[in-house]
Amino acid sequence: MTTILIKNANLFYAKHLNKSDLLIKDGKIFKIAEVINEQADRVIDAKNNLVAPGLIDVHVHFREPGQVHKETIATGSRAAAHGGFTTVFAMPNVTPVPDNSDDFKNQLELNKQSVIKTLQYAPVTKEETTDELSPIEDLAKLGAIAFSNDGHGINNAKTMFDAMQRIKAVNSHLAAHVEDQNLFNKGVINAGPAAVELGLPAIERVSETSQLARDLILAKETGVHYHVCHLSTADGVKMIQIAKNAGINVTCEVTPHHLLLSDNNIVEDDANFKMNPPLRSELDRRALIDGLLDGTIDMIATDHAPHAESEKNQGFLKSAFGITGIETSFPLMYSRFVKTSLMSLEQLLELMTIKPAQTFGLSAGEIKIGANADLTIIDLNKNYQIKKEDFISKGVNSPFLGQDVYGQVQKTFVNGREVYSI
Ligand SMILES: NC(=O)N[C@@H](CC(=O)O)C(=O)O
Ligand SMILES: [Zn+2]
Ligand SMILES: [Zn+2]
Repeated sequence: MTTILIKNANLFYAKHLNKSDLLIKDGKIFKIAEVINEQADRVIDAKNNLVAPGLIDVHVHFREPGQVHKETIATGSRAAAHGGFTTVFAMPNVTPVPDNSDDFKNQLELNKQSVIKTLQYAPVTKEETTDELSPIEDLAKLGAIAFSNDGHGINNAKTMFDAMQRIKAVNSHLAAHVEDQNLFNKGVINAGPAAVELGLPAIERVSETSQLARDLILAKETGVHYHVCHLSTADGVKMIQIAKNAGINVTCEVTPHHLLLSDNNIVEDDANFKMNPPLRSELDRRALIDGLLDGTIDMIATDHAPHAESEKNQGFLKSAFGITGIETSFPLMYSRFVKTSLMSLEQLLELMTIKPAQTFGLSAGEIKIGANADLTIIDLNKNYQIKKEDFISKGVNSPFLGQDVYGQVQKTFVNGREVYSI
């Protein structure tokens, strides 16, 4: 029996912060009390730092197999632990796309290299780009956490309608990268003043909103749990609010970058600001913040999309879409939302633990007796600068480089096993 005693925690427990000690036995939370004086194999003084449930990110790209020069399951998961995360959902836009039982089983085998809990999305359609549905029933049985063609919209309404019915029948979830390929029009930046100024092909908001409107109607008809990836538009927020009020089974996520940046921040041709969906207008950004605060938006997800530096230093036209994000999500959200009193720390933690767990039916996201000891210790007072050299991820391209933040992860545990320590 291994026991770990964590003393002097500012513990997020039962949705409240309390000064507590915490005893872990055999990888599970065994006891929570104001003072615990039992013998333990290891005693950790949390020094009044935050002890939170391990954070959950339902949207990451780990690039293995196929593009391991960008990231591997090992580097991505270690980066996640550095960010305070203990559970992530990996997108299936790898090579090969795990769109059949053999490749999916192989993906699950590879995911065992993860130092945290890496759960796997299965693609909705073959190759993520065709209109032939994946063997949804087989992939669900093998353990797909949900289905997504992330990176690609599903353009054909009939394909989406059929997919929703089959995903509903196996009681799974459909996470949609909402993008009408025709309206996307090979753009690289939001349609707005920055696009005009830099003379770049633009992505219209309607590429997101028109497909979202269609999908909400299809979700209503099929009853499937429809989850919207990386919501980026004000109209999107409004539609989701209406859909929720109408009883449609819809949830959605927003990224830290869409909450904190708009195309106003793009002052030069710097692909650290290039991702899909693109940074939208200030008006969109404000609507996303309102949607997050009023509960229309259910959770924070990073869309951690690492690329090699050589794939990101070629300007907006030629660089890849996507930015690194899993190591900066908590400190950015804490610094810009909690320290500025836009929301409470409890609210932020809920958005990064309890809400994603509930939405996807995970038994995780809470520190309670008998739960797996997935947790992270964070020094909220530690002030530092976001620097390339501090990333564990192979992806170091971030629009937040040089920014000053609070909140440094000290240690992360998965099933009571230390997976990150400063
Ligand atoms: N977000 C991005 O800009 N890129 C993602 C794909 C995606 O999330 O749509 C990627 O895989 O690189
Ligand atoms: Zn996407
Ligand atoms: Zn993505």
